[in-house]
Amino acid sequence: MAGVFSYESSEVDWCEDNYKHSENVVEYFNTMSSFIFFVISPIMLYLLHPYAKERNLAVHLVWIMMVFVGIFSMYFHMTLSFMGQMLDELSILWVLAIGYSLWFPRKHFPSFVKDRTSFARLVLTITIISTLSSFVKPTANAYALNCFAIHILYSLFVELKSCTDERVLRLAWASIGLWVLAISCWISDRFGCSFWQKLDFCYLHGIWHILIVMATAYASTLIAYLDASQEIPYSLPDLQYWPRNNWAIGLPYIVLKGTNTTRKTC
Ligand SMILES: CCCCCCCC/C=C\CCCCCCCC(=O)N[C@@H](CO)[C@H](O)/C=C/CCCCCCCCCCCCC
Ligand SMILES: [Ca+2]
Ligand SMILES: [Zn+2]
Repeated sequence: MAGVFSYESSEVDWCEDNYKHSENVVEYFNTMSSFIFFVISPIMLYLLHPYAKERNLAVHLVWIMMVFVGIFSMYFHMTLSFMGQMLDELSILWVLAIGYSLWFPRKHFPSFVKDRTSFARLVLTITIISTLSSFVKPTANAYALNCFAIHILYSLFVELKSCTDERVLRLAWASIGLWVLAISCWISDRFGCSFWQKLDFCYLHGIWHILIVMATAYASTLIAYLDASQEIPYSLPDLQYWPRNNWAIGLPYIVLKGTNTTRKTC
């Protein structure tokens, strides 16, 4: 049992050289880059609070769980232990489960599901089964998790096919662009390590951490905005960027322009 906590007990080892900067931290840059989770999560919790208050406070679970993903990611890269790998991957699975339960469009629910509560129960059941199955072939977990991004991309494509709103489309393209950059780094670190070692640049997995957190901030805000437009249209949701709306780079969030003024009564 103690073996699962041992350093390097995971079968996964990223391109970064082990113990290069510290004898206690296996992958130093990969560990430190996970700090981005602790920077972005509190900001997103703060920015999404008005939307969460109006829609459902459970929305906050997404970014609260992202803090745990950050903790487990740090622990995993610090030790490369089997326990670290499983905690890292299972926390991502549970963030996805929360996201699907909250935001998967009602109109695409399977016909036997009558409301969002039943849908959330179905997601919970599938997630518990997936959690148990993840121990069968742990090296396959990361690939399975990455497939969810493909499904999210497909769902966004279906939702935005007929959208002409410039701000929404801009956010969609930014989310997709960030994800493409992120997954290119992840794949390149996984499969192109000998090439990157020749260039003495083995930091792509750390860069992936930064890009995937940004992609999650962008894509989850877009999905939450589409959800708000359908579920709480009376609150007149709109998109803005923090810290300045007119800056090219910023964190997207939802403002509710109609709360308390135009709320429907029936
Ligand atoms: C209608 C559905 C709405 C769901 C929205 C919720 C989206 C957020 C989901 C997940 C958060 C991703 C957190 C990534 C943490 C990375 C930690 C890490 O690096 N782990 C690696 C090991 O250190 C491991 O190998 C990585 C495994 C793969 C993770 C795949 C995550 C899927 C990301 C989905 C992002 C959405 C982007 C959408 C693009 C338009
Ligand atoms: Ca390594
Ligand atoms: Zn990682």
